[in-house]
Amino acid sequence: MSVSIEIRKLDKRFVLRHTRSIKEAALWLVKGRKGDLSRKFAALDDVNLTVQQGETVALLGFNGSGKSTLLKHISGVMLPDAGSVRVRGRVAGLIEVGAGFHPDLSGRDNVFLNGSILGMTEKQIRQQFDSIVEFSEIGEFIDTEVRFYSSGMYLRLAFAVAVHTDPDIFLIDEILAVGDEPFQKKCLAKIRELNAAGKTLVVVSHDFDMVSKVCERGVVLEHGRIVKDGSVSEAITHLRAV
Ligand SMILES: Nc1ncnc2c1ncn2[C@@H]1O[C@H](COP(=O)(O)OP(=O)(O)OP(=O)(O)O)[C@@H](O)[C@H]1O
Repeated sequence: MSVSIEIRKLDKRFVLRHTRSIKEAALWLVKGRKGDLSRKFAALDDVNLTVQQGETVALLGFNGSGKSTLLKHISGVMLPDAGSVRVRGRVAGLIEVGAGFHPDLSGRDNVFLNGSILGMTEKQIRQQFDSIVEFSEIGEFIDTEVRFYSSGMYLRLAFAVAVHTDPDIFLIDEILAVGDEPFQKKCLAKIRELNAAGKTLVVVSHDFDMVSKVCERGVVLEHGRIVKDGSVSEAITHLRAV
């Protein structure tokens, strides 16, 4: 088995307070601009995580614990302040519905836009186009501008494109929740299929039932630190006991 994701000593800090009074700013200037005016906090604090190829990992934790931030570092849309994130192979998935979509373009054009952002060539997208549209069940709305899509329709098209990119690592953040039940079932079946084909899966969710069905390993975050790493049932028990 080979390593799929390797995260070492990952730190990410965000600004806690963006605004300050004129008095504070003046004092800061008078004192020779010493110190940092904007207070920061650690969204991720010394995170170490190794995921083997083919593993199914649930990132769990309460609101604001750093799950989505960690997922964004794995996808590469966010860069660490310190430490390293290494991934092997192509990463795709659903992190934010609508990301990589242009509202003024049709669903059809967005398939090409999103597919190319995810690393597909125009030829590959053309070859997969019918299958993408069929999976999304968008039907005749494929030529409608996506700003008129419902959130579920966005999800359908985004998920359909993502699974057709032949990813090695598939990331999913909560958003499956906006899909209706039949589509969620279809997505879960597709996710299992990807995993059976040896793909790595990382899921962020508060839906314990769903993650128990798809993931074997559970990693619990608390204030940006990993506090539990074990089987998904151990991780859920840990969270329920808090
Ligand atoms: N771009 C950003 N700028 C500033 N703060 C941010 C940014 N992104 C996230 N944060 C903060 O980092 C912390 C962790 O956020 P994150 O979205 O990773 O949490 P989460 O565990 O996914 O939460 P939830 O379960 O509510 O989705 C939160 O306090 C959040 O406000």
